[in-house]
Amino acid sequence: MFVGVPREVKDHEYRVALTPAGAHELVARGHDVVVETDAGIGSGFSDAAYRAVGARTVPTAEAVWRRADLLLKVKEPIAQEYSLLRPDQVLFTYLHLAASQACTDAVMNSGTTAIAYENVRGADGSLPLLAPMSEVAGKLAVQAGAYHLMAAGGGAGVLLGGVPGVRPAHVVVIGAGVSGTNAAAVAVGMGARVTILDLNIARLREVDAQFGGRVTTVTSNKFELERAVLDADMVIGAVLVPGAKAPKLVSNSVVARMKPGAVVVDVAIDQGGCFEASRPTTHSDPTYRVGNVVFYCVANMPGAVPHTSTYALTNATLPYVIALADKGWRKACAADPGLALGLVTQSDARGTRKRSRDVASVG
Ligand SMILES: NC(=O)C1=CN([C@@H]2O[C@H](COP(=O)(O)OP(=O)(O)OC[C@H]3O[C@@H](n4cnc5c(N)ncnc54)[C@H](O)[C@@H]3O)[C@@H](O)[C@H]2O)C=CC1
Ligand SMILES: CC(=O)C(=O)O
Ligand SMILES: [Mg+2]
Repeated sequence: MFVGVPREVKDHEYRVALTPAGAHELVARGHDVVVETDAGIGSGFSDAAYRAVGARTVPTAEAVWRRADLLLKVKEPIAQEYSLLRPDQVLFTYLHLAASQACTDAVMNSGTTAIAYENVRGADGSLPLLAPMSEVAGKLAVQAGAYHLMAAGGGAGVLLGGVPGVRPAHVVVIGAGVSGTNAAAVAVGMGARVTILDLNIARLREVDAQFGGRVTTVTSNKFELERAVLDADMVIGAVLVPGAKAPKLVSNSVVARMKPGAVVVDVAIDQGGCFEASRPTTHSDPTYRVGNVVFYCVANMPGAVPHTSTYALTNATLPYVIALADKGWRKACAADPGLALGLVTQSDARGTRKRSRDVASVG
C-alpha cells in the first residue's frame, strides 16, 4: 500500500504524522512510504532520515495526496487542502468535524474514507489517540495561562504560586479528564490553589486520591461553576462529550463578572469550546479580550512542542497505521470495533455517506 505523509500546513503546526521509525516499520512490511519534503523538519526529522529507512521524499503536497492509498496527517484538512481530498483514499487524522461545518462538507463531498483519531476507542472505552495530545495540551494550558496572567501577557499580573505572605492564584479546571488532570498537576506543581469540576463523581474521587487532597474537587452544576469561575484567576476549559460539540458552560454574562485580568484557556476549543465567547485562535495570534478577561483558544496547542508531541502522538497511532496498511480499512475496522468507531465518512459505490453520530453534532 502507498502510505503518504504531507507536511502540516496549519499555523505553527510543526508535528508530523509519521516518524522515521514508523516509516521504517511500514517499509519493512512491504509498504511504499511517500513523505513531503521537509514534513518532519519541525519535529527534528530530516528528509535524509526518512530516505535512510527506505521512504521516498517528494517536493509537493499534491504528489503525496495523489499517490497515497492511506494519507496520514495530524490536523484536519484546512481550506487550501480541501481540493486535494479524493475518493479511493483513506484519510487518518484529527478531524473534529463537530466544530467545523466547512471541513465536514469538504470531507463528505470529496468521497474520501475518513477515520478521526479523536473518535477511536480503546477496548476499555478510552480515547487512545486523543489522550497523548490531551496530556500535552493540559500541561501547556497552565504554561500558556501563566504567561498571559503576567501583566506583559495582558493579564492581571498575578504570579501563579504567590510568595510567602501573598496568596497564590486560583486555577479552576472544568473537566477532570486527561487534559484537566494534567493541567491540575502542573498548576499544583507551580503552587497555585486548584479547583477541578466534573459531572462524573467517580472521576472526582480518583482525582481526589491522585492529588492527596491538594486539589479541591467539586461536582459541576451551574451554581458551583459560576461560583468557581467568578473566584478564578485562571480558568481552563477541558470538557469533552466525545463526537459532539463542547457544551457551552460559561455564558458571557458570567465572563463580564470575572476578575479583571483573569485568563481563560479553552482547551476544548477544537470541539467548539465551553465558553459562549470562545472562538478558535492561532499560535501566531493566540489571545483576544472579552471585556477585561483574556481568552486563549489555540486549537492545535501541542503543535508548539513538536519534539514532544510528535513522538507522543505517533507512539499511539502507529499500531493503527500498521493495521490499516496491512489489512486495508474494511478488515482493520472489522477486526477492531474501537477503530471502526473512528470512521466518520466512508466511500462506497453510491458515494460518500456520513455517519449519523457526527451529523447530529454539527452545530
Ligand atoms: N486545543 C488543543 O490543542 C487540544 C484540545 N484537546 C481537547 O480537549 C478536550 C478534552 O479532552 P480530554 O481531556 O482528552 O477529554 P476527557 O474525556 O479525558 O475528559 C473530559 C471530561 O469532561 C467531563 N465533562 C463532560 N461534560 C462536562 C460538563 N458539562 N461539566 C463538567 N465536566 C464535563 C467528562 O466527565 C470528562 O471527565 C477535547 O475537546 C479535546 O479534543 C485535546 C488536545 C489538544
Ligand atoms: C487533539 C488535537 O486536535 C491536537 O492535538 O491538535
Ligand atoms: Mg486540536
